Amino acid sequence: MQCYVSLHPVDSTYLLLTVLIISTGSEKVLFVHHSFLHRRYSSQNVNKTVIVRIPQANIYRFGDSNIAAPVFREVDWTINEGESWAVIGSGSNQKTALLRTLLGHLRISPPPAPPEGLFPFLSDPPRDPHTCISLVSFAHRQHTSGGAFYDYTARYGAVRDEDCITLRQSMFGEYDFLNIQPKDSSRIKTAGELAQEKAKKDIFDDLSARLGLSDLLDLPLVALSNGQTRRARIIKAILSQPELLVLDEPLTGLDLNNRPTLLSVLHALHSSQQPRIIMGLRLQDPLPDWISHLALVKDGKVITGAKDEVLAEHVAQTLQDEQKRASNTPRIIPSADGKPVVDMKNVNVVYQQTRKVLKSINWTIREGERWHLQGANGSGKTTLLSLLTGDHPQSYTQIQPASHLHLFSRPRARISTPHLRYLIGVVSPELGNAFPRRAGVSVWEVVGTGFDGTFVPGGPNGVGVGLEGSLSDDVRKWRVDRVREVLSALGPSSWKNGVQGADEISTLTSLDEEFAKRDFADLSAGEQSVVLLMRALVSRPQLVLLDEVWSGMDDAMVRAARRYLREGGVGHDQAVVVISHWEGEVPWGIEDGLRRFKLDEGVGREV
Ligand SMILES: Nc1ncnc2c1ncn2[C@@H]1O[C@H](COP(=O)(O)OP(=O)(O)OP(=O)(O)O)[C@@H](O)[C@H]1O
Repeated sequence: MQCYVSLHPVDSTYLLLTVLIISTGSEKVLFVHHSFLHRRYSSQNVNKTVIVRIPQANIYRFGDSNIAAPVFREVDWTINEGESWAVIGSGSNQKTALLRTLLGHLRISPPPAPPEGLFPFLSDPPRDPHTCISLVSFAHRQHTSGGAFYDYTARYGAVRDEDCITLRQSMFGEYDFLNIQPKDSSRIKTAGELAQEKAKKDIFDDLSARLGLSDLLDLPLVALSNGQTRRARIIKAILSQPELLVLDEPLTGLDLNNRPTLLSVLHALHSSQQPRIIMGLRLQDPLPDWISHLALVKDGKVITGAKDEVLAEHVAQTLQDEQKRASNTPRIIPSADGKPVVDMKNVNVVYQQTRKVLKSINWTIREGERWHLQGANGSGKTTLLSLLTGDHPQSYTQIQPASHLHLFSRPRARISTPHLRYLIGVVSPELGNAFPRRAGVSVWEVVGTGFDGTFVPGGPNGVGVGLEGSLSDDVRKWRVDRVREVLSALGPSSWKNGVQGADEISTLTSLDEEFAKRDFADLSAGEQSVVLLMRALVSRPQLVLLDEVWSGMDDAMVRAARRYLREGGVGHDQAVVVISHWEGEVPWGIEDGLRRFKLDEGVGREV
């Protein structure tokens, strides 16, 4: 018996052909079977099948009774087959909460009535939502894997055995799909299993080519950049073949070129219901043309309807409110002759002797300057940042005199890593994910770790012990005052009651006092991001690196933080580098003296 299986893309679905040849003596019998890899709905079904139904219900956190304040009030939301929905909101936390309701993470009261339940389309034949609905979230993570700090800089050095798993291996857990061999070689796979694997592999090849990952399949997973990892996570979710895929902020961290490609892939998948897709987007994200309906999350309410209606009636008003509240603030006049904080000459980073990730970078950053570091996913921004922080082993190996990396006017090798952590304030997705969330560590203590750039609180008053291991009374008092200043400028009273500027810093309000005592681990993702920003700024470091700084923050937090940064939160003697794919996210503009450094496949220049 011989079996041949092949897969053909047809429109945006896949046709699976199975050919079975059975030889009986001199005769050969041929069986041909074709099927679509996923079920396709006939056009008659469109608009009749209900995908999601929440009828007039309140939504609560688990553990809260019905007399508690609901997270959302009187939600009436129906998604029909054929519609394309995005959930948008000014507060990232509320948008994420609504999406997580679809995964059963919040309680709907009264619950949608059986047998249809929350997902009527899964009721006939009955299917388990746990296996049919997937969520991939790119919104900021609130939890790490444990209470300890993990070393996110491992990717820059020699890759350890346990980190060696490649992108290709990570996609196909149990089996090696290249050779189509089961790990348990004593078991022979059935023709059906082989056909399914082949089909998955073809989808994988197709999607990784379309999303620009084909050349990276054999790289260790830890070597992938943020944007590359995000695209890989989406492919992995698609390979698990959910019926409904919920993507929270899929555009976050993607560069301008990758955004339309990803959106068109998602559109094709959604049109073929393989899987259906619901996206969570930030208010400032561009809405794809193919989105037909919106759920706008605003002040505990969910406003649903056709895209144009929701846009015309509600979003325009929300954006106008935002603009009204935006402040006109003084401009930075950078000093042209500030001392160099960073000086790079012909700096290179090369992996495996041939993979050149940074090529002859020349860049000088001076006191008082504001820079926007730009570049597509994988162009080398995070790698460049890791040279500035001294985390990259190749920060030591720039060969003099042809090349050098000077930090704070000294060769990098002549300045210790703890000293660099003391001199540089950093916010980055890597640091945000890795920062320990230990029970019992307060907001105050986390902010206090910023003085010495450590990850574990220490010292009297929780403000560290300095490089020498002890602090004079004056320095400790200055540190305590600084923690109070940043708490006052960026604490909850600045986002809840209106924004305070750096010059209004005085005593802490009771709201900020309470906030300072809270466990960092118990804060929302947005609150944690604000606290990590306070940590980066508290010591008034000479160099501030802000990589995806607004991640997870809601609009009020972003407004408070932007204003603080512009109005004295960083001074004329401090240099700032902002990394963002969105020009509008940089707190300063060209008119403020902002300069731009752009990386293009490892080559850098001022633009
Ligand atoms: N250890 C490594 N071995 C081989 N290649 C690596 C290694 N570490 C990083 N790279 C590659 O270096 C390139 C630059 O990665 P980097 O994280 O600096 O990009 P990025 O500009 O920050 O991207 P993003 O916008 O997606 O965050 C990527 O193509 C990545 O795959």
